[in-house]
Amino acid sequence: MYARYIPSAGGQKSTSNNREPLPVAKQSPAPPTASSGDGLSYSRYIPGVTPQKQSETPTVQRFEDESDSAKSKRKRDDGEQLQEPQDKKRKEKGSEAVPELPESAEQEKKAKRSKESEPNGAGVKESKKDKKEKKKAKKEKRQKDASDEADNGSTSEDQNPKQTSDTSNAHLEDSEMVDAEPATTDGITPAPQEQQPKKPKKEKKKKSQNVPTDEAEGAEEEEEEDTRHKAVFERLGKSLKYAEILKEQGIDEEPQEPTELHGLEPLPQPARTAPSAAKPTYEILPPWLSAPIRVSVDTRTPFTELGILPKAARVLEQKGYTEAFAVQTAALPLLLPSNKQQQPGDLLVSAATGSGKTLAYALPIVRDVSNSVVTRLRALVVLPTRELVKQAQEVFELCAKAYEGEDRKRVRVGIAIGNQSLASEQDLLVGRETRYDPEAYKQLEQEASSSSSSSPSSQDDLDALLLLSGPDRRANPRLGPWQGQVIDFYSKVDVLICTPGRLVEHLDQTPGFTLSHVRWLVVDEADKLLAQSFQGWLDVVLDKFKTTTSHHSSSSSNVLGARDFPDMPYSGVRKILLSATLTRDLSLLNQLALRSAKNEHLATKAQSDPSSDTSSDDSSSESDSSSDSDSDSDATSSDSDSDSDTSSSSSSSSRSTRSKTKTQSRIPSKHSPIPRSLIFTKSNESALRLSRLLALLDPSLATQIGTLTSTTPTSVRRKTLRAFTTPSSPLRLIIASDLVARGIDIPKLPHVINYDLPPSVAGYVHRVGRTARAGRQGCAWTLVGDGESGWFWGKIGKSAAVKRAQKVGRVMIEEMSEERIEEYEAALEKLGKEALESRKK
Ligand SMILES: Nc1ncnc2c1ncn2[C@@H]1O[C@H](COP(=O)(O)OP(=O)(O)OP(=O)(O)O)[C@@H](O)[C@H]1O
Repeated sequence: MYARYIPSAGGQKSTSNNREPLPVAKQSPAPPTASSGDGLSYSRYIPGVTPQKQSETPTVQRFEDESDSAKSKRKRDDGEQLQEPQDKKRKEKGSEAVPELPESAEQEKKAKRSKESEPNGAGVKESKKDKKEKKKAKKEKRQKDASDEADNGSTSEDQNPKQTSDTSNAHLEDSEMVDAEPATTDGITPAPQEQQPKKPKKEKKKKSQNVPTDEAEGAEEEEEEDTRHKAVFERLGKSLKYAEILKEQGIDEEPQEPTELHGLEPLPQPARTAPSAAKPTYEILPPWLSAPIRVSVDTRTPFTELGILPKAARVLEQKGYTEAFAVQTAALPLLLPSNKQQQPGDLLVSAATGSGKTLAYALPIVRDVSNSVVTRLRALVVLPTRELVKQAQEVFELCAKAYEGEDRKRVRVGIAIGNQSLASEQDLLVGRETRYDPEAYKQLEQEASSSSSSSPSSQDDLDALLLLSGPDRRANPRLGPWQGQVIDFYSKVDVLICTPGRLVEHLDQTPGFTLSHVRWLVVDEADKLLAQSFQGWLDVVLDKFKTTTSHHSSSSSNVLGARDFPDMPYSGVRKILLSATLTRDLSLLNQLALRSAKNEHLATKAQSDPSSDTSSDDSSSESDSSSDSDSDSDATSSDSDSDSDTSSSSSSSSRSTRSKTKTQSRIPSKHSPIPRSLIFTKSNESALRLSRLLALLDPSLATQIGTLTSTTPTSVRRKTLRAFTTPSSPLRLIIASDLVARGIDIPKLPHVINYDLPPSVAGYVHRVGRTARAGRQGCAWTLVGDGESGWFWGKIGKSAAVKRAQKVGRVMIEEMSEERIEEYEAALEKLGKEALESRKK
């Protein structure tokens, strides 16, 4: 900061000594007026400027400044040394250097501040009054000192360079306290530096550099100095006199600058707001997702109490559904129009495997659709596999039967799973009637030509247009083969249950297939259906929901209110999402644009259900590699289990883990009845190999083993599942891939065995959920290899994410006898040979 110091003419104090770091105690915190001796220069004093420590980055703090100024005044009263007039110039230029007070001065400053910091700045006003009185006495003293000094003909610098530096330091300090404007308000302020020629300054510099100098020169200079000082003090005297005159005349010599008091005023503060009573929330999920409706799994309610017609309840009872399960108790009132208070909205159901979710949505949908007179496609149910579609179809048929009769129509339920040709399926879903209507034909022709000419979206379209001789039947399939012949399409089903891939095919290729009247969309096993694209089915479907007119149906059929619910204050498509492992991934759920969604979450209490309730995002990590259109492909394990059948089988005897029961710790002997069990492997290939290995180990098992993979023909799958649930059937074991891990309902299945670990926690929940369904008991067994133990116990065995009735137990299977091991090795060898032979073929 000293580098900034530019001494004015006659500034003897600006020597090289200025660069010396000076003891702070020697600094003069006096305001500029003190050093100049000019009473008028008090008007330049800014209380809001703080003398601070000599720092490289000086700062200004208003409140400290005020006390500093008081301190400065005190020092002046003590008889402060005179400052050179040219310092005034420097002050006017303004310096950034603000030396800090010593610690003792700081303490005084604090004391002063507390004294002065009275309301309305009263303390300041008082100090200013004192200041004026003190000033007078000080002026007299200064005059005396100044004349003494002038008489001596030497500067204080010459006597004590250090002190001079101190003074100049004080100038720097003061310069921060000085207003930017020059002190010329009254036109009397002396400006000696302007009158001083520059030459003496240079000479002075030269002198300071070349000491000692010639004595004659020194005498000359002293003379000049004296003359200059005399001039200065003459002016000073005049100024003082003038000040006294002003005072006598009652003129305030120090005009008040209101801004100078600004530093004492309380700083403007933002308006205070009343403390909010609302508690902060850290929930990032929407309330409907974070605060679900929870229902105890033990809940049972008579169907009639939930708004189900007595006749319908009777039909259900005949089927064994005497009371509504918990999920049905919760969902039915939300979906039926019985609760008028309840604003209808979309519904997310997260409930345990085998808890009866299918009936929970089938009943209200069928009840709603049965109100209609004309058959239209009003409900769309999407499921990931053909088996699940068939299963849901049975439940819908039961409900259709329950709601048939009186003034209700028999609800027609159709399926689309791709187990037959597309044409056959089209015939089952969409009917057509032909009529002769030249006018309608003409209109359709115009519509077709305008739509086709406006958007030949691809080269194919273009080619097709060129080839077509007549009207564009692709643009509007309602144009009949003969002139004037119009085709009317109609839906043959009220409810369509389908796999997503097949649904997209129908939307693309089936004339007259429209979603224009759909008012229910069910996405069962939603986590799976949302996590994977399945030919982009969701986008296609949601796009159709947006349109009010159908491409393939007559405009007359698209009457306004096609999606209105007859007895509900709701218009649009109500969406129901269900899973035992429903995703909470908003990015997935948001795809569905849910409205006023409610989340029903079934709390699982202690019961005999080992499966359960993992509403976890892990569900999406289920690494199904399904790629075929109707998702009937297997999930392949993401687990890096590289054990061959040999190693995993041989080691399984000592590393099996079971949950639930403490029975069956021994491998059943050859002749004891095998308990019905569903065995999961990690892939199609594994399932086939294990089936064969067991048959080789014990040829009598061959008739008792069935295999279910995505390579199994659909008809065989169905036969196998049916046989498995038929008591008279010899089938005792099904060895399956993850094809049947989800949703498959095998009544009273006592055992599920994970021969290979499931691909994910969600995968585990769905697999073991094939047992202990509908409130029954069941056992889940998992064979865990050495390298798999950590994952299993961490993610599944001891994880709270999987809710179960009992803790998972650990069972050590007895070592196999030598004889058994030999048999096993022989079987493996044979299996290897068979595999080689089949590869050669
Ligand atoms: N109210 C009821 N009374 C008796 N049994 C019922 C009732 N509701 C459903 N069930 C039976 O419970 C079993 C499981 O039903 P469902 O298949 O709908 O379960 P889920 O919740 O869909 O299971 P998952 O998640 O595994 O698909 C079925 O056998 C079904 O017939």
